[in-house]
This record gives sequence, C-alpha cells and structure tokens, in this order.
Amino acid sequence: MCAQPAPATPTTDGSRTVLDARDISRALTRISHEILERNRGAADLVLLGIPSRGVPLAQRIAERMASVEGVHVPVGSLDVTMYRDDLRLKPARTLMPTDIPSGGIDGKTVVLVDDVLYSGRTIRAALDALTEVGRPKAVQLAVLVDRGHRELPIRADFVGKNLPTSLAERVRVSLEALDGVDSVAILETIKETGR
Ligand SMILES: O=P(O)(O)OC[C@H]1O[C@H](OP(=O)(O)OP(=O)(O)O)[C@H](O)[C@@H]1O
Ligand SMILES: O=c1cc[nH]c(=O)[nH]1
Repeated sequence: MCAQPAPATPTTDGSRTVLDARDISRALTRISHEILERNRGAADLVLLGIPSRGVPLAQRIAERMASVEGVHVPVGSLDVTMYRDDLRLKPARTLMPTDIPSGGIDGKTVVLVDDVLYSGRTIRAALDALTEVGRPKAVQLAVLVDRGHRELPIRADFVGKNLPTSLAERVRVSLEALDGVDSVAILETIKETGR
C-alpha cells in the first residue's frame, strides 16, 4: 500500500506539489517497516544512499529503523558517476562521495536508496559500482518515487509513491537536509522526452 498524498497543489513556479512533508514522512516510515519485515529484522542490513538525495533518505530510514528495532543500521553513500552509460554524452559531472560503512558489504543485504526511479539507468550504474566495493548477499532497492518510463529491467522493492508521469514532466524531490523543505513536485519540461 502506498501513502495517500495530498491532492496536487499548484505553486508559483508552475510545478504541482504532489507530496508534502507529512506524506514523505509517512512514506519513509512505511518503507522502513517494509524493509524490516522483508528482511526479518535489521541483521546484516546496510543502507547505501545514491547521492545526492538518496543519502539523506537512507539516513532517515535508518533513524526510523533505530526507533522501531532499537538497532543501528549502517548507512553509507554510493557514487555512480563513473559507471553511468551516458558519461561520454555528458562528461562534465561532479563526482560525489562514496562512503562505505566500516563493516563493508560482503555477505550483507544492501538496500540502495534513491529519491526517484525513472529510466533505471542510475540503478544499473549503482549495481556496477557495487561490484567494485564487495559482494553483497542480496541487493534491494528503495525509492521515494517511482515515476515509471523504465528503459531497463529494473524494479524497486520498496516504493514511497508510484507517480504516473508523462515524458514531458520532471519530478523534483526537495529534502529538508539539502533544500530546507520536504516536498515532491511535478514540473512541466520544455523537451518532449523530458530526459
Ligand atoms: O532512473 P534514472 O533515469 O536514472 O533517473 C533517476 C535518477 O535521476 C536523478 O538523479 P540526477 O541524475 O538527476 O541527479 P541528482 O541526484 O543530482 O538529482 C535521481 O536522483 C535519480 O538518481
Ligand atoms: O523526473 C525525474 C527524472 C529523473 N530524475 C529526477 O530526479 N526526476
């Protein structure tokens, strides 16, 4: 079951807010419970956020797990930049931190965390990046928003909100830690493909 968002709210920049802070909070709480349920607890879990917004989301999920299970789930970040399949098309990308918890990922269940799942190419790159780090027992994927339009056979295990979108739209996730506010909005883009 997905959290029921507030109705889309028009904003001054023409975007429509589809999730507000409370919707996001509820979705993260639900995802945290689902991860614990699927894995029968937090043993051997490692959360790896994909920069930039996947990292604060992973931290928030870990905080919720700590309050539910009373355990500390290691959180890190995984930069996928050098593993992207469009590097030659868009070479000017800023490298982001990869920070693997001290226990590593060998034999662990790694939950990748990102804000938006779209074509699936970021997650494909993340799976490649992981192979440089270690060999987890299993890899799962948690995303705040799944907006559809997959180009690769990738699906999320835990989804905050399935958001039907057109290719002419873009989903903008804002998070308190990076943007000062929690919201998910849909923007019209000029390009028909939206990518
Ligand atoms: O499924 P995909 O088509 O790969 O799209 C999803 C990715 O796109 C966004 O990142 P973006 O590259 O826009 O950078 P950002 O993290 O700085 O927003 C988002 O954070 C996801 O990581
Ligand atoms: O709409 C989109 C597509 C990819 N990444 C985003 O953050 N939003």
